[in-house]
Amino acid sequence: MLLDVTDLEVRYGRRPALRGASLSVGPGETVGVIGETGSGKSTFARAVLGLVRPSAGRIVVDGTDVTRFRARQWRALRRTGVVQYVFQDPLRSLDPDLTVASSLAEPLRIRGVPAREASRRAAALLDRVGLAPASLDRLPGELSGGQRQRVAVARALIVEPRLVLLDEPVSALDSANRVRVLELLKSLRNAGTSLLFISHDLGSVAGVADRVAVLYQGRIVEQGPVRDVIAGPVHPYTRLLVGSAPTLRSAAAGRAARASLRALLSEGTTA
Ligand SMILES: Nc1ncnc2c1ncn2[C@@H]1O[C@H](COP(=O)(O)OP(=O)(O)OP(=O)(O)O)[C@@H](O)[C@H]1O
Repeated sequence: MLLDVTDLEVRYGRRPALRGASLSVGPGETVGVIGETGSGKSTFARAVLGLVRPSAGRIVVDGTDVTRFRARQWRALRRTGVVQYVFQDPLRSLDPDLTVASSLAEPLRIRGVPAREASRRAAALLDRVGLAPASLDRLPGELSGGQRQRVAVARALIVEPRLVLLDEPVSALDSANRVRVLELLKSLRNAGTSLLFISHDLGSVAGVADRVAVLYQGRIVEQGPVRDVIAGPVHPYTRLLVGSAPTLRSAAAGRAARASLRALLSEGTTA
């Protein structure tokens, strides 16, 4: 497992924000975490990144128990680049005074990669996230929100992490940019990168994730393959979520219908 979280509890003062949340992400898997505002999604992400300390439970990242890690150990783990993150607001992950080229090359330069090699890898990655080479010389402020978010994703990927944690990566984007970034996440998943995709929007997660976990009042109340959760939600909150997005059911049904049609068609061509 790349990430194995068991019975995680986090308190702010006396108030629990997470009350025993368990979730794992396997190699090459994309797991969505959905929940309403205040359900503990960001707290979950912060705990996995070592930014808040759990009061109980266990967090194992790529085989290492990090639950009681001290700041120095977290810094060492972050330097390995095994887990990278992308936040809702790409301006938080990008230095406004650095061009895209410098922003992408910086994590490699810090790890001792020579300048020419770092630039070459930055340019190659830009292509992978669907941005034109001309973007390399731009500052974040000269890009659209969607372009900026794709740069933030590229920056997270440049150190070849095993797990990328995305906290509401499309919530701040308009619908066209949202679709583009979701397509990018799908292509990462298809290329075998493990993703933990946190969102309040089941619709965004449904198209990308293999599995989905529903966080409600600090507990994961339901999890399973996306298709199963949408087709047969068990917890009342999940039912509410699915019920308020009727297009999801019909999209799932449409996909199933298309899949059986494709199966029939391929049988026809091989017969
Ligand atoms: N630094 C903090 N100090 C005190 N309470 C906090 C702090 N951060 C979050 N909380 C509380 O913990 C609970 C969970 O917050 P969290 O930000 O994890 O939820 P969320 O699901 O990410 O919400 P949103 O979708 O609005 O970002 C909320 O009740 C919130 O008010």
